[in-house]
Amino acid sequence: MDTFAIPRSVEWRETHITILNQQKLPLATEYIDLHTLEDVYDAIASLKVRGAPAIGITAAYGLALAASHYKAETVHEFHSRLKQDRDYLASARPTAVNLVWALDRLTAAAKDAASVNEAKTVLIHEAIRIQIEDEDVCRRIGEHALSLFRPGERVMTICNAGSIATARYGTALAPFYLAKEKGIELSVYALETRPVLQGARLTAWELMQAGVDVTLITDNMAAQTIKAKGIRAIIVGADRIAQNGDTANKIGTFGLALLAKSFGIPFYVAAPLSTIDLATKTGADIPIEERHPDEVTHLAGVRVAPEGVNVYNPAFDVTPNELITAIITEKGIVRGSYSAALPALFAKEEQHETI
Ligand SMILES: CSC[C@@H](O)[C@@H](O)C(=O)COP(=O)(O)O
Repeated sequence: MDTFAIPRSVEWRETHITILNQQKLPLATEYIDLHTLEDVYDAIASLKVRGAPAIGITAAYGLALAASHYKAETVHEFHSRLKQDRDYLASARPTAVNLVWALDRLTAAAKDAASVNEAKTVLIHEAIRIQIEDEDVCRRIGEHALSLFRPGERVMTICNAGSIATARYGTALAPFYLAKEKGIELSVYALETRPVLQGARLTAWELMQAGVDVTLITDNMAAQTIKAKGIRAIIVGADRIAQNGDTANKIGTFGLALLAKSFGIPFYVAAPLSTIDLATKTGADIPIEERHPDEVTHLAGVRVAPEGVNVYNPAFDVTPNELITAIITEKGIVRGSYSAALPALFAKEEQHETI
């Protein structure tokens, strides 16, 4: 089956970057060309491209593209300009660690370049490598995650941790694409994910494109749906996983983890190693992005709340590690004891057994 009727979220075009405009989905499949660092910053900050791995890939291409135009005469001059641009792009969104992970991977790759031209080439190659690797990583996450589900099960998810949030396949949605490829029936219950509706607009759309059975609910229907529809598990993506396993993901994830505990069903986080930030020790250290009040007071551009109302609009929440049944990575499935097990993953070859 060709699962990937689903368009790619990001494409490198040598002179520019083309992204799928995720703000416009599902009503329009629109592509935008990004030519400058400011274009890339704006695309990330305004959620035209979103999802932790896709943000990282776009930023990497953005930095490589900007650097390709530097007129620097010395490698030293090149690197000081690169650092400025790296810092600018890194500030586009604070929570998803894949953004700084990708930018830092690029700057590290170019560090020892002997000439300005060599540094420019290295940056482009490294950005391409990040995208290629992410596709493979997501597929491996999907294989591991699929081993946790039985045919016919109903699984709940929030936000969009799907193909368009990554290079391909997604993280939390990857097992559903692989199940489809293997002829295994799984049903997905997708929360709409207020305020900006990544679940309704993106997850429902991309799963339907691939022929995966998906049912859309509003966020406040989760408990009733788990009970009435016999949901067997919840699986979500991540924007940053601290060393102790505390996980930042789309606002509403923490509530789902509490529901999972209350109903006695597993709560899984699916994410690549690039989302695990060992420098962040616990969830308390994860910066939580707060976005514009208009996202809450308006729905699809239409005001739904009184002018002047106070608004709190955190884009993410942190699920404490004790509520997470397992973290599914490309190197295998980790259950509990995250403080020791997550650092160990970085040293390990890919494994197929649960640790
Ligand atoms: C594979 S994407 C993982 C996460 O980035 C995803 O679950 C999420 O929370 C995205 O938030 P968004 O604000 O849409 O970028």
